[in-house]
Amino acid sequence: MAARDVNAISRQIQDATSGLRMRRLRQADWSRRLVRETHLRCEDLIWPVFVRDGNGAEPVVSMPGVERRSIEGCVEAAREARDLGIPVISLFPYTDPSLRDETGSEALNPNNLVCRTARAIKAAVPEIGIMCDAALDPYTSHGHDGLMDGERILNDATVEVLMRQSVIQAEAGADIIGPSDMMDGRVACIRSALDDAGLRDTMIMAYSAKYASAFYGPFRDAVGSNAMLKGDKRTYQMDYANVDEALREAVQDIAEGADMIMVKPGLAYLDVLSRLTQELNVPTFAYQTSGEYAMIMAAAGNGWLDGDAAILEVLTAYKRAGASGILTYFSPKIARTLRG
Ligand SMILES: NCC(=O)CCC(=O)O
Ligand SMILES: [Mg+2]
Repeated sequence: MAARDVNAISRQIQDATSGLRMRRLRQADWSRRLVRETHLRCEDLIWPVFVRDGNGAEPVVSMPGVERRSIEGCVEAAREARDLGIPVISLFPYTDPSLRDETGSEALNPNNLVCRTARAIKAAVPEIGIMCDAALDPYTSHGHDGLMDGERILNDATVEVLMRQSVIQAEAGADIIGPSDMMDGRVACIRSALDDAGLRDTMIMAYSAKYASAFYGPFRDAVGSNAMLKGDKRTYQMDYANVDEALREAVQDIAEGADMIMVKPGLAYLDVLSRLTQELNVPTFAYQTSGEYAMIMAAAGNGWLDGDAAILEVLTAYKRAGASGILTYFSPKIARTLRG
């Protein structure tokens, strides 16, 4: 193209945009950094860790790079998290099938695996926050989050068990209880149970908008409930077609005393996250689930995408959508990246 033509076109573009050229700020790394709107920080991360009874670590096959750790291995993870500036680690137990039953009674054993792990971390790494789920799925022989009567998940009877489970876990050292069960009314009941036990400072991060999702598969392998799960969780977890309902769930949990709320899964639900954070003024977290982790790792493992770049992009998108923080299995890896 002749130089004269280029100049003419350039003037036309200039006129059309009143002189504002959007690419001007993108021309250098320093200017892109200067105007960047969203920042992912180590402080945004919650690291979910799987614990097993016994010595040594076992790989979780469907989550390359993730292991079920021994209690000592979890203490190590807590030290690593502290050193990397990750504020919280959340604990998920693999329960031996011999300890599982219809009512998930092992959840109420004050010396169960998750309680022993919380105590060990509290003693060795008191600077770090510990989060434990309130739900029965790691403990039931049917893999559901609550008590069952035939095919039905019982709401109120389950809530009673969750109240006791929450107190037991808080007494063992959990700073945050994460009700992940989606029973109605559980936040209010857990709050009052904690208060009655003198545990007024224990926080609640409610899994408020937890959807019945295909993206939990590898997690169920990790905690050993996949093979046993009978049916699906659609009578208590949300329908992925709904977003107004997520708002009603969240409003209810906040009114019941949730200190923080959560959306789960994350990537396919960024609109839900965005809606909740725009309409409600509470710390709102998102869970990058095991299936999301596995997708990135599988593609990266095959050389089909740049894993490190994809992780950073996706987690920044969670923040852009409004997340206060993210529960992610990538926590230690991304924290190391962020620290250079
Ligand atoms: N309550 C915790 C989970 O269900 C986690 C699911 C996942 O990471 O897929
Ligand atoms: Mg609810």
